Amino acid sequence: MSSTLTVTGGAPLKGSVAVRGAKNFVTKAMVASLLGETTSRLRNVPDISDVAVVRGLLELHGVRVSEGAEDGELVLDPADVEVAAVADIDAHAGSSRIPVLFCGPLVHRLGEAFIPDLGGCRIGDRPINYHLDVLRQFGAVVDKRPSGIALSAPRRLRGTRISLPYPSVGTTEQVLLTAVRAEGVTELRNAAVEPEVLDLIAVLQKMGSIISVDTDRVIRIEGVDSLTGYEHRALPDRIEAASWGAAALATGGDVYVEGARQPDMMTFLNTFRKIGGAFDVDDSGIRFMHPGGPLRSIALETDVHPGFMTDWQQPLVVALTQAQGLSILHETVYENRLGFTDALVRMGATIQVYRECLGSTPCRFGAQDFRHSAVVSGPTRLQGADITVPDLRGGFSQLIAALAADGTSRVHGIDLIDRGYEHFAEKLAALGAQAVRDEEPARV
Ligand SMILES: CC(=O)N[C@H]1[C@@H](OP(=O)(O)OP(=O)(O)OC[C@H]2O[C@@H](n3ccc(=O)[nH]c3=O)[C@H](O)[C@@H]2O)O[C@H](CO)[C@@H](O)[C@@H]1O
Ligand SMILES: C=C(OP(=O)(O)O)C(=O)O
Repeated sequence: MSSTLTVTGGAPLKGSVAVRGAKNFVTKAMVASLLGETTSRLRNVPDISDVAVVRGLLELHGVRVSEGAEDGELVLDPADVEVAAVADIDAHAGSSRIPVLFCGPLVHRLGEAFIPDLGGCRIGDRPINYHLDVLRQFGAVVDKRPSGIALSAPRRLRGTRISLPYPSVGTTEQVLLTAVRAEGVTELRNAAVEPEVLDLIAVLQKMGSIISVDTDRVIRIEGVDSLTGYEHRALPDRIEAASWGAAALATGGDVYVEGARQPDMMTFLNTFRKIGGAFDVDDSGIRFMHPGGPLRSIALETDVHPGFMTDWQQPLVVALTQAQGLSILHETVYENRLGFTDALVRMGATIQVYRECLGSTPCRFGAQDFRHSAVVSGPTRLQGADITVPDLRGGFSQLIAALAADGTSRVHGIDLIDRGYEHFAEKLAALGAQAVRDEEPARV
C-alpha cells in the first residue's frame, strides 16, 4: 500500500504544532545503546518510520526495546546482543541509512557485523566509501557482498588518526561509535559538528566515553574498556521546525512551533528574516509568521553546519516561489537534491536548474554534470496538481506547494514523509489545512 494526501490549498496555515526529538539524532542514539553494558533510556522519541526501522534492526540483534513510562520514551536493553540471521537483516535493506552505523558497535561486541544495502533519500549517489575507509583504519576487515557488507575484526579495533575528505555527518558518527571502545586514542580531523553530532557526543559521554571537541573540526576520543547505558532527552528536530516555518511563510500563515530551539536554527532564522518572514522566540518554541507585504528574493547556498542546512533547502524553495525577483540557489552538499522542483514547475513555479555553481564558492559538483544550482523567479501563483513525492524533504516541500496552491492536489507516496515528520496529517489538520489521507494500492 502507498498513501495519498488530497490537499485543497489556498488557505494560510494558522495555529500550533509540536516537534519532538530529531530524526537525525534519535536513530543514532538508539544505535549507541548497543555499546552499553546496561539499559539506556531515550526520551522525546518521535513516532516516525525511521525510528521503527532502527528499532526492528536492534531487536533482530537481541536488544530488548520497550516503551518507558513517559510518552516518547524508549527503553533499550542490550544484555543479550547476538549475531542476527543475515536473511532477517536483508529484510531491512533499502529502508534507511542508519544500519551502516551498527558496524563499530557490533564489531566491538560480537567481533563481526553484517550490514544490508542502505536506503535513505535518493538525493545523490550517497556512497559509503568514507565509512568503509575509516572502519579499515580502525582494523576492521571489510568484505563487500552482493546484498551488503560483512565486517570482522581479527583483534580489538585500535584508535587511529583520521582526516575526512569532507565533514560527513554519518562518517563522523561512524568514527565516534567505533572509537569510544577502540584501544587507544582516535583523532578525527575535518569532522562534522552538526548539533545532532554534538548531542550524540553528549550521549556517549554519559555512557563513560572521553571525547573532546577541539577548534577547527577536530575531535579526540580516548577509547575505554566498557560503557554503561545512558538516560537522555533528544534535542528537537530543527529540520521539522524549519519545515513548518517555511510552510507558514509560503501560505501567508502564522505557525507556533512548540519545541523549536533557536541556537540550532540561527542560520535558518537569519535567512527567514532576509526573505521577509517574521518570527518570535520564547522559552518553549518559535512562532513563524508572514507579516504581510511582498517577500524578498535571496541568494542561498547550502553548506555543512554552521552553514544553511541542505535539509532546509527544499521546504524553503516553495516560499522563494512567492518572493519578488530572482532567487539564486546553490546546493553544495548533495549533487541531486533539486529534482523535486520539476513538480513545482508543473504547479506554475518558475524555476530553472543549472549544472554550473551559481554560488559564491565553487563546490565539488561544479566540474561534474550535476544539476545542483537553480534560479527561482517570483512571485508566481501555484495551481494544484497530481504529484508523486521523490524523497522526504522534497515531498514535504511539494506538500507545502499544494497547501499554497489554488485548487486541489493529490500527493502520492507520502509514506516517505512518514520517515521524518511525525503525524504530519494530524498536524496539518490542527493548522486548518484541508488535507485528507487515504491508502491506495502501490503505484508501479
Ligand atoms: C540520517 C541522517 O542524519 N541524515 C543526514 C546526514 O546524512 P549523511 O550522514 O548520509 O550525510 P553526509 O554528511 O555523510 O554526506 C555529505 C556528503 O558527503 C558524501 N559522502 C558521505 C559519506 C561517504 O562515505 N562518502 C561520501 O562521498 C555524500 O554523498 C554527501 O555528498 O547528514 C546530511 C547532511 O547534513 C543530511 O542531509 C541528512 O539528513
Ligand atoms: C536526507 C535525509 O535523511 P536520510 O539521510 O535519512 O536519507 C533527510 O533527513 O532529509
